[in-house]
Amino acid sequence: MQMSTTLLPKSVRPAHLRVPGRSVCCLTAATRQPPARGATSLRSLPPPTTATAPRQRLVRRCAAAANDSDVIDVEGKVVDDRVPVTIITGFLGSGKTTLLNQILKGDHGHRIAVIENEFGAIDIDSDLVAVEESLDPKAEQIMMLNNGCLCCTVRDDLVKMLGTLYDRRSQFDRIVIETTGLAQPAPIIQTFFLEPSVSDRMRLDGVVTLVDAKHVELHLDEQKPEGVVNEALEQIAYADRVVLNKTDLVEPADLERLEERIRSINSMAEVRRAQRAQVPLDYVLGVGGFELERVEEQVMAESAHRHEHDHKHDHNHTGPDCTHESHKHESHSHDHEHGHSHASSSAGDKGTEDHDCAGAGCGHESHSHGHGHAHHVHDDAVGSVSVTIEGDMDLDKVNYWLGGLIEVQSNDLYRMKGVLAIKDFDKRFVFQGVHMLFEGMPDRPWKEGEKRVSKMVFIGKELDKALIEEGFAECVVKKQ
Ligand SMILES: Nc1nc2c(ncn2[C@@H]2O[C@H](COP(=O)(O)OP(=O)(O)OP(=O)(O)O)[C@@H](O)[C@H]2O)c(=O)[nH]1
Repeated sequence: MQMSTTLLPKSVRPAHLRVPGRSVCCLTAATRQPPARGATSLRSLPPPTTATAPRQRLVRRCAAAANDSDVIDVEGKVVDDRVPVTIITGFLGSGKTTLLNQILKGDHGHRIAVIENEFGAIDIDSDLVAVEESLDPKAEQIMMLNNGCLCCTVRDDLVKMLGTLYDRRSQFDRIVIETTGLAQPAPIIQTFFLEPSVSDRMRLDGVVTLVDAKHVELHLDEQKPEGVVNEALEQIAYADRVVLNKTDLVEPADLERLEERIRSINSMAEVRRAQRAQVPLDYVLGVGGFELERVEEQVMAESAHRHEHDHKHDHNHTGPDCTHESHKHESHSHDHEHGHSHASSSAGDKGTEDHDCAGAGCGHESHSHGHGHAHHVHDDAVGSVSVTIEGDMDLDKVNYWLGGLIEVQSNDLYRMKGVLAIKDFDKRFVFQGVHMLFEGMPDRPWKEGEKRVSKMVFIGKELDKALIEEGFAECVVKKQ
């Protein structure tokens, strides 16, 4: 069955799709309304059966990833020959440059161009010239410096730099961008989807976030004024891969706790411990973090991380001296049910630990004991919510619900990925999104006897897990 009546925009002509069957939906800034927190709720939207407006809006705002010059391989498949780009982010002093140096010194044969983003009033063009002059023509790497902070100065700077770099395409085969420690990843990421001059020629391969094991908690715990972003939190939330660096400076127990906290913020990212940012090259390059083709493995990996976590926590806290340090998760009063897990969801592993703090002396500070009673040790408003449900989904309802969710919570919805079982479709549908950017396509066929299960993972700020669960459940086709 064709997907043209579904999440795919009708306006996308197949000949223009970069990958057959793929669509890119872009809810542009011009049409974007800032979410009215609290006032706007998905519940308050008209019921899906009576309103198709959100879906239509989704479709109308879709932009094709059109490129007439797509390369076709011998089997007739479209080859993605765009330059892969890796973003290295992480708080000040976390080890970004150390990682970059590792990459550049590595004996891997990749020719890597680097965009290093530093503060300071350096003129881009003259700096480029200076760099060019210093380049050995046979050198494998090109170093460019930018002025200003990528996330604060307009994206135009980055677009311009990428364009200039692209003119020397023959000199390199991938790009690495090192952001400043205070950069927010979102505008940089979005540049690769929103700017046609960039998205036609370059693809975002992955976001690698360096975490300073010694100091990260200080940064994560820092209370920011209303509306001010906690960069350390966001950098973890957007990551495809996390390098938990400087492990030599902390105790093993600290690392356990840190890993759990990182996973509670971002349950989809892989986390690897390191000293001096020493990680295998393929951990940071060739990640495919934004490839629809890899959504399934990433979504399933999320489950594996969660099960691993649940397994670790499958024990009791009954002793009077229980002071289990490693459970210091932020808890939302609405979703933290202690002592049982919800069968179909997790919220950054917050509130799903299957254990019991029955002892009077249990020093477990961060769990709420019963409804509405929460001990806030961390205030990681940023976290992950995953929902899994068996049975077929009603496509119209999914369109309506997801469209509404993206529209209402786009600012707070950082990344999302999912695999869906759509009624009457023999193929799975995979999608991924960043804020209001949304892209999806039919994936492989469901196998004979395979359970038709849909799963979505959302990473964002103050996500309402109960509301997401409820909306997702309402999309399931009701048995007659
Ligand atoms: N002890 C220890 N020091 C490290 C490790 N990794 C990096 N460093 C040191 O930490 C300092 C900061 O590392 P950088 O790589 O410059 O960090 P950065 O994130 O690029 O820093 P900014 O550019 O200031 O944001 C340097 O002195 C590094 O040598 C590590 O695993 N352990």
